[in-house]
Amino acid sequence: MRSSRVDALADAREIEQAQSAPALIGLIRKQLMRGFVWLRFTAELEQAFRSENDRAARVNRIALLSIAALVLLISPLFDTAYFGVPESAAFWSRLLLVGVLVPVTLAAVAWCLRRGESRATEFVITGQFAIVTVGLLANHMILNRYSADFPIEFVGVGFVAVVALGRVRSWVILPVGAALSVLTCVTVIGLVNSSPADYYHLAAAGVLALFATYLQYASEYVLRRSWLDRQLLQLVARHDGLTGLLNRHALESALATAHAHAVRECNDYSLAMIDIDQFGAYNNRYGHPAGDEALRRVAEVIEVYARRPLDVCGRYGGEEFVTFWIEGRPNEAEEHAEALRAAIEDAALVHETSDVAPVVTVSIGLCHIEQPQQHDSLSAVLSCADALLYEAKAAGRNCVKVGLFDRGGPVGEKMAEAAD
Ligand SMILES: Nc1nc2c(ncn2[C@@H]2O[C@H](COP(=O)(O)OP(=O)(O)OP(=O)(O)O)[C@@H](O)[C@H]2O)c(=O)[nH]1
Repeated sequence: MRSSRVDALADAREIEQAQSAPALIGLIRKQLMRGFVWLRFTAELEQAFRSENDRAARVNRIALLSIAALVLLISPLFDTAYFGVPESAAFWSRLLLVGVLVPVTLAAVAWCLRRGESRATEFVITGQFAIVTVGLLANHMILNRYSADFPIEFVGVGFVAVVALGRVRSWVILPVGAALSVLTCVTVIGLVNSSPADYYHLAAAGVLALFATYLQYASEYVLRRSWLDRQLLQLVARHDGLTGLLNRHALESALATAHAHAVRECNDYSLAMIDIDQFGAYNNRYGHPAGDEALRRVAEVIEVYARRPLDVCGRYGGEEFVTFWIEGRPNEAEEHAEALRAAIEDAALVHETSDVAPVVTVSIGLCHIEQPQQHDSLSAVLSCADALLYEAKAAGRNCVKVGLFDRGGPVGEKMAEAAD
């Protein structure tokens, strides 16, 4: 079973992949500024939040419903033992509790076990809550005919449990909770032989219900706020502020994970080092702000070419980028790198002072490794791609140089020795 931390990281990566980091950062910032008084985010964030948090909610719900079923099952014993309810009344009470409310609660447990989190699950929980509340009120009426101080707080405690532990989102629970509170008052005041003590118990139940509703609202708000803060922090810490690609630190760890995965699965992969040609001259001609914009545009194209699930790309530093591609078929990465180089040229960012072309171009060093082994280090593959990038620069720039990772070569040999 995956740990919740691994799940959370996988979710974070899924969100990152679904949208570019700058777009997501903007979305989260906007949400933080707008607030979320109705406990709802915009659709994309809401979906991501739920997929991460509903696992915990599901466990809570199942625990809560199981406890509720147990309490309903054993409560008739106390009814007769402590409230002196005669057998004839106890029969109807038991029939209601054990014959109706326990099966309804167990059915809700079964639903939560079999079905994942969804709106339907929230409605099922709310429905179960409503049925049990009405059932408990009916039970209260039956027993109060024989015992004047049978406590109504039981209903209030049930409310606390469902709202606070069941994590039913407030918009569903509020109308149902309000209706059930009114019903409780009507039942106690209108139908039961009311006494001052009944009003006291009713007030206690009402305070519990209010307390529970506020607790649910506050805890849900804090949970959502801290989730937004955490997502924002992760995104900002992992991404380059200018291009939105993974920054050097995050890139290195993503590459290490991708390399380890490729070694484990015996997947061939290719690593490309991409460098913008004569970018110093670009800055000198058009200024640094224009240089920044060019970097952003190049990064956008690189990202488009690294969208498959196991692809990785990031800003290595300055005007250098790295991409990692798992090889699906022979020469695929070479074609991919060539297409990427052509796409950047086709973006037609004018570069009048370049000796290579009248537009911004890139040189690419692509190192391909077949069946990576434990002793093949990632840094050796990176050095191989770097050496090929220098070859591409020496060959006149705006081209792709491809090489096979050579385990016997100077870099590969040294690394293999170090690993031994
Ligand atoms: N605008 C801008 N420029 C950057 C950034 N990071 C690095 N650079 C510039 O990138 C340029 C890199 O120059 P060089 O390493 O000499 O390489 P080059 O001019 O691209 O030449 P070749 O790589 O040999 O084709 C420098 O002028 C840096 O100032 C950045 O974030 N923004």
